[in-house]
Amino acid sequence: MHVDLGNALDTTPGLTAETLERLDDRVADAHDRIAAGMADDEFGYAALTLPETADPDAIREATDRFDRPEAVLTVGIGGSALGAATLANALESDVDAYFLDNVDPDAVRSLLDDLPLAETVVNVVSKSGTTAETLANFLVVRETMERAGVDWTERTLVTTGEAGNLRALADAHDLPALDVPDGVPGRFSALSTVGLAVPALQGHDIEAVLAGGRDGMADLSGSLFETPAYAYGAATYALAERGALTNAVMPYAESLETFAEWFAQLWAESLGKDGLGQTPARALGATDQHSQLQLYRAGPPDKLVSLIRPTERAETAIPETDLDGLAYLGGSSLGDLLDAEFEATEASLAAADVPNLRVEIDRVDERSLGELLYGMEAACVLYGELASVSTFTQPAVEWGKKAARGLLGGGDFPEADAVADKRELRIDGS
Ligand SMILES: O=P(O)(O)OC[C@H]1O[C@](O)(CO)[C@@H](O)[C@@H]1O
Repeated sequence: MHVDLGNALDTTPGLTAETLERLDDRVADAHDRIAAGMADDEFGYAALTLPETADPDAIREATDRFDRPEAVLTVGIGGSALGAATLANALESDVDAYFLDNVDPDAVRSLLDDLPLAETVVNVVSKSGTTAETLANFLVVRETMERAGVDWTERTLVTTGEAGNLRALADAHDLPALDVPDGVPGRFSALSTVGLAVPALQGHDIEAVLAGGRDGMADLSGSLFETPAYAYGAATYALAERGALTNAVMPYAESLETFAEWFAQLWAESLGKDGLGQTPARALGATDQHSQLQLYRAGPPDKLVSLIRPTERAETAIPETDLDGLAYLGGSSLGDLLDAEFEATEASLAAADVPNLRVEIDRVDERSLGELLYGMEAACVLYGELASVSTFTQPAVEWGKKAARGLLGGGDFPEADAVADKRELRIDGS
């Protein structure tokens, strides 16, 4: 992973070389804290040792029982789905990967109607084992398989914590079960059983993913000038301190679109604390040059743009053409066009004084993806240290869970009562 901070210098908001030099002293202290937490396997910091502590053999032992399925259906939500989805949607495989990470009845029914259930592995993932969406979806999937005459106990892999509903289910039915790593919040678990079972089932090189994570781990140092992940974390923090409260993450590769969704949870759930944080906006290059770029360039000076790309791409030539004004495209390639648009967007933001950071990976393969995931996790941890927030908890998400549970009769929660007190000012359509 390579990071270029050049287009965040003297922008609005912006950094200076002096800012970064001063910040580097705080980065050194933050790194010492991070390194100590890693060494002591402390809650949260343990995530940054996963490239060394994850056990690919245990993952393969569980997944090899399912002989080359046609499809893998992951039932999970948030960090229990997004890491695996990032890898599955970035890498090509003849084993299709699907994700049920919402409880939209139309979407669930439509997917289940299309799946070859007898040739599908159901990968149900929940660290807590109590997440309503995941357990509700699993119950629907299980009933659908039963009605189709498919023995769900032969098609189900469980990844969960030491106790809870899914652990009990796995024990009761002798299901293959993987352990969610201790001390790792879900959004930091991509480089573990949680994120690697799907790519293993798809035939991808999960050892290479972990090797990429080790590449990122080896880069950790006491200076942002020697560690790309820390450069990104420190620059995004310092820009937020100066008013860049939105971070528009804009990968110039369709294969990295889900990565932006994974990043959004990592960034928002880790850093949105005590009135602080930086809103991750998901964008895609070049598509959003014809959409959100107008706001990024000419809207309020309250954001930065993270431009992400692989430096090696597959090539698709653009045929010669005599179309009026488009002859210049002929003989070029789609990759050349996409890279030209990346660099043009980067320059257009700089010309408008909008801070933008360049993040590059060598190519979209297992090792580079492992390094990118690890790098952004380390960047997030560093940002949290600099901002002095509780990076590894997510208390604010619990209120809504209790309200929804109370509305469904799952307990007596004052949060559910508050729903009834909703203020109304309706304007009804015809
Ligand atoms: O793996 P679990 O326990 O089902 O949690 C799923 C997701 O829900 C959250 O706990 C938030 O509610 C996320 O942090 C987590 O990734």
